Amino acid sequence: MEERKTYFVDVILPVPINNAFTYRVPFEMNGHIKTGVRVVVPFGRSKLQTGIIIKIHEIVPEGYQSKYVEAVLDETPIITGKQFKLWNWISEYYMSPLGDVMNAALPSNFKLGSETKVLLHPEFEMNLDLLTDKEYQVYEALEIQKELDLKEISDILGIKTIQPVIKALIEKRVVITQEDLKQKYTPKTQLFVELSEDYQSDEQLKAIIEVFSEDKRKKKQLEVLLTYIQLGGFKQGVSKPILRADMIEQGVSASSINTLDKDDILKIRRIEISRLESKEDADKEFMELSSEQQRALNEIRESFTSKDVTLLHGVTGSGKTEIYVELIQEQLDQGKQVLFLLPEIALTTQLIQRLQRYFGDKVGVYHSKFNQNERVEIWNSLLHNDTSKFQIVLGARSAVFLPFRSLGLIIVDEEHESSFKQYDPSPRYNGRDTAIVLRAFHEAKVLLGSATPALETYFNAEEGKYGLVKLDKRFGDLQMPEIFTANIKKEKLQKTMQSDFSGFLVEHMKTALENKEQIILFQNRRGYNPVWACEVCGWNPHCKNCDVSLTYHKNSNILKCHYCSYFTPPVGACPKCQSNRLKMIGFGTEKIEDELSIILPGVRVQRLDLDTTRQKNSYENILRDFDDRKIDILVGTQMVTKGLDFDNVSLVGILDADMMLNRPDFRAFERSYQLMSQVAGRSGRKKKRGTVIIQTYDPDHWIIQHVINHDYMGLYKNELIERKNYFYPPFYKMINLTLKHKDPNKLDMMAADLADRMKQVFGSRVLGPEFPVVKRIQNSYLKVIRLKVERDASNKKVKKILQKKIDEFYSLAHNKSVRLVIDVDPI
Ligand SMILES: Nc1ncnc2c1ncn2[C@@H]1O[C@H](COP(=O)(O)OP(=O)(O)OP(=O)(O)O)[C@@H](O)[C@H]1O
Ligand SMILES: [Zn+2]
Repeated sequence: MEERKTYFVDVILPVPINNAFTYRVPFEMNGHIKTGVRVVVPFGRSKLQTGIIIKIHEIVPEGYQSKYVEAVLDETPIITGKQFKLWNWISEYYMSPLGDVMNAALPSNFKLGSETKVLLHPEFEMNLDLLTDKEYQVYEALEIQKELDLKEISDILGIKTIQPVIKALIEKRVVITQEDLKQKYTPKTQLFVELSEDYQSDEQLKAIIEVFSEDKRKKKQLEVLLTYIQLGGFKQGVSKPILRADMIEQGVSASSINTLDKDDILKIRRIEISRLESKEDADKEFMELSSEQQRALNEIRESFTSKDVTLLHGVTGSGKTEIYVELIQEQLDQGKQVLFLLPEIALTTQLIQRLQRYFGDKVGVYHSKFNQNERVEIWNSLLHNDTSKFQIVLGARSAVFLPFRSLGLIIVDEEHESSFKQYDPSPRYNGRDTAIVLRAFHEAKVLLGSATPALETYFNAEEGKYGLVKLDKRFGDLQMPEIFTANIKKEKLQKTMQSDFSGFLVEHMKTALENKEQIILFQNRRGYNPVWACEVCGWNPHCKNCDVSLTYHKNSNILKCHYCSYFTPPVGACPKCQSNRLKMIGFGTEKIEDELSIILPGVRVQRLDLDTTRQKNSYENILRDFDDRKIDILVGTQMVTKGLDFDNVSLVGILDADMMLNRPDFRAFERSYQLMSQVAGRSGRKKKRGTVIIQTYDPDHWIIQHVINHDYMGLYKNELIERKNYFYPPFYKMINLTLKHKDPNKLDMMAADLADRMKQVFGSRVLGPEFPVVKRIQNSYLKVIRLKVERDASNKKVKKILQKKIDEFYSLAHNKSVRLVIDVDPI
């Protein structure tokens, strides 16, 4: 940048506003500004904010005096052009402010805000000799002042680019940000010593030892090196990190280790203990593919020559993972990166282990809930194109935000899972769909994998938009599990029920336990909305306009449809069997656990749900115990349905199929099919054919019949007709607008106003406003307006018009107090 020119920069700030903000660049900063670097700028009343420069220009803003950039935080950009393109797409497509997208995208350590305060690290143990002058200055100031914000540090140092200094101080563990200090989980790390790269060969090591041996002043350093080798730090040409504490125990001094670190002979590094443990044996050979797997692999390769996205529809236990492994290896051989997306990382420990066994250190795990350090490490190594590490990133949806340089393949496993969608906070993006957009920026390929594909995905495959490859058989020619129903209605009449368990299921459980086999019981807890149903025949009231069941609203004592606002008072007697035993149904995993201990005394039961897995690693521990057969019966929510692979499970029980089927949601049938098939798929994966028992009032329900027959295509074809008839995806795209306000009367008026404006342009495509299932959250009332647009309509146009209507609505002063949540492609 030219010295005396006046530049302006457009900056995105972490605030929910759609536009970037323009700031003036002081002359002395001209040399430092670049797109993609962070800057500190004034925002609002005497407040500072950190944002990212997205544009540099010389256009003087009109109508207001622009403020000056206060400080530049980075020397080099922290995001790439491709990332920024993705941010823009998400912002536009999901109608979400760019600032929100930025917030979701950056690992929290990057979000050094203006309010960020830096403190001395409580475990500070570094030798001060290792600090540069600038770093030392900050350290000194903190000794006196306890905490500093970014502006203060900038003032102390008399420079504007303070980020490198702070970054180095954080890495050296001299300082810590207040946020990090507050964060409950700090990974357990320790200082390790390792040979620096230049000395990682026999010759170089020998040479330096010779040099040291001849120089008396180097006696101590020589001692350190020999101790390091003695402790196994260098074997057969491979260097290994050795605990610094172990070396000191052997009698070498910390300061001589520091000297070698300074001379770049040894390096002191902080390493997370758990990571070292898990990544040891990365030399396992791939399994030999069966001929079916080989055929599928060939077909996927073939498909990728003409299609960018391919669906691998492979039944549960068909061995999809081994096919992924082959495809990943192909990418590594070409020096390309692979992104492996999973619905929920915490739930997929088994897969992490499988991939790390094959690919070791090349696999990085990226997830917002744990491993903050590894997150930043992965980000940086991708950003700086360091191909020696993390060529494979295993992540939940937020991994789409990483700075990939040469992505070759994205695998989206269990692509049908609703947890790929983020609901709160904005951006409400779907990780699978975003991955497909990301693909285009890299000219990569996407493989979607599932035993029960989302209807939308299968539709795309059928239409030829995606390639389609099938695996119809389980690996090892095992048969698909045999599925039975237990008729609760009948058993209740015959009085063979034992509280929530059918006699049929209890018998099978006993047999399995006698055979020393294990059992998984599944109870869907998401159906906490009370469903009114007949205890005798299982009848439940349905909407007369829509194909959904009505939900009971206790407060107003009505039964209501959540799609068309139809409602009716609860009936006194069941219209089907005339009984008057109508009640709300629902039972949870906890109750089941208690009951099991009475029905099957002595049995070892473990619950796997949100309550039992709150603690870090508890999920892993439970699964390990189950694998080690320390648990006989695993009772769980959706968590037990996903991707688990145990070889001794012979029986799966689905305790309440009706609750899933009766959810007031147009996806209820699709989801029920997916959940039941997935959990059924956990049975009999290795040795012999498994058994599944579905407890239900309605064994003839067509969804249950399709599950029994493993008939995905039947489900797909039938459900597609319903979707078409009732204007749902994949034929229509949906956008939900939820308005929130403390005052229900005002909310009514405002919601009606916005809906009317929308109806002016979209006509009958606008439904509502109506109350959602939960109509008051945190003292705010909610109302929903739904927009359904034909699938071939232009996304951009629709959103532009919608945004215009929203802007019009908000331009009126009396509407400003209402909050609006926009959910594009709701799930
Ligand atoms: N080529 C192979 N050689 C030996 N074992 C295999 C092979 N392929 C798969 N398996 C084994 O078969 C079992 C099922 O494979 P995998 O877990 O990959 O199935 P999947 O298709 O991912 O199923 P799901 O959709 O249910 O998760 C695993 O225990 C796996 O180790
Ligand atoms: Zn209805």
